[in-house]
Formats: sequence, C-alpha cells, structure tokens
Amino acid sequence: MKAILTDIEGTTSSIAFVAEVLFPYARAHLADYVAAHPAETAPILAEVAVTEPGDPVATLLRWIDEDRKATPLKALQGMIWADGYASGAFRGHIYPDAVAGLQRWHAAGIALYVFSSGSVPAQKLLFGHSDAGDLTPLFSGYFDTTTGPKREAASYAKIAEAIGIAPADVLFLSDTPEEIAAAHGAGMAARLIDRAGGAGDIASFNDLANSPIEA
Ligand SMILES: CSCCC(=O)C(=O)COP(=O)(O)O
Ligand SMILES: [Mg+2]
Repeated sequence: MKAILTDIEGTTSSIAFVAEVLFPYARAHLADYVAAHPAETAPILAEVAVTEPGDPVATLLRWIDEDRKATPLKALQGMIWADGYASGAFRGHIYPDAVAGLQRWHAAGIALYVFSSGSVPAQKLLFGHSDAGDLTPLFSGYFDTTTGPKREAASYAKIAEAIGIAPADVLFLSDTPEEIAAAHGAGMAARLIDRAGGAGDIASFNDLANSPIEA
C-alpha cells in the first residue's frame, strides 16, 4: 500500500463525539453565528434555500437533527466549530489506536489522506486540535463531499487521480459498508471497521498492525 485514505466518524473518531459534542455545539450556535456573519453565510443559506424552500436556518437545524450529510450544512458546521476549538470548548476525539496507527504508517512512508462528510476545514480543525495534539503534519491531503458522495465509486476514482496513486495501492478505512463498497468499486482496497467489535473486518487500527497491508 502506498496510501491510506480514512473516514473520520466511527473510524478515527467516535460517533458519540460527533453526535453528542460537535452536533449539539453547532445546533446551539447556528442562529447566532449566521446573524453575526451575514456575508460569509449568505451563499450557504442560498444553497440550502434552493434545496428546500422556507427558512434556511430552520432547515439547517432540522438537517443537524437528521444527521444529513449535506455539503452546505457541513461547510457551516465547520465554521461554527472553529470557535469551539479556539475557545477550548472541546478537542477533537481520536482513538489512541488511530493515533498510533497513523503515526506508524506515516513513519513508514505511507501517505495518509482523509475522506469525510465533514468539510475539509472541519477535518483540519479536528485533527489540528485533537486529544493527542496537532496531528495535521501526518496527513498529505483532505477530501470532503465537494469531491463527490462517499457512497459513489466515482468519488474514490477522483481521489486516486488527485493524489496520483493507483486505486489498487490505496487502502480505504470506514465504518460504513456502502462506502467500503464504493471504494472497492473504484478498485481500492478497503476494510470495514466496527469499533463495537461486530461484523467489521477490523475493530481497531491495531488489527492492521500485522497485516500484509503494511508490507
Ligand atoms: C470532520 S469532523 C465532523 C464529522 C462530521 O460532520 C461527519 O459528518 C462525519 O462523517 P464521516 O464521513 O467522517 O463518517
Ligand atoms: Mg464514518
């Protein structure tokens, strides 16, 4: 493998951190943030209004409750979370085995990339203000849904092309079977992670330690 492409929520980081810390923070501050940053948020609100007529702020709040992976919502959440990280309201949760695995692969010369529904700025914030400190030097690049939906093979083909590495030399890690199937569809290797130890290929990044994947 020349590169590892990783999902965030449910893979490097807990679902509970996203659902119980990040989403409530965005929900609580969304209306005030929009009011305080009209120029910055106007294009996002306009995009939301095209998708669903009505009050875009109300739509965005409902999308948070529905865990919609909508690109404009993810862009706005990233802007709001910047304040939370800056004030120390929270730090990005990363599983210790994910930190160790990322550090080990980086040291071994394997290029590391992120593909998450969270916006690229939100990804950089999470890894830059993580429990384990600033992990951004480990990563060679970041991708979000502006590249394409995570459940479509074409998105993974685009990422492989963008990083200049053949899909067969890229290993994708995710907790979502549909994303694993899409990565396979583009010719990538992929492993389903189930941190509850259920039906996944692996339960933590440690399970890849002695795998031929690292050869
Ligand atoms: C980039 S941190 C925020 C996580 C988030 O909003 C999200 O939707 C995560 O989805 P993922 O594709 O990483 O499972
Ligand atoms: Mg995920």
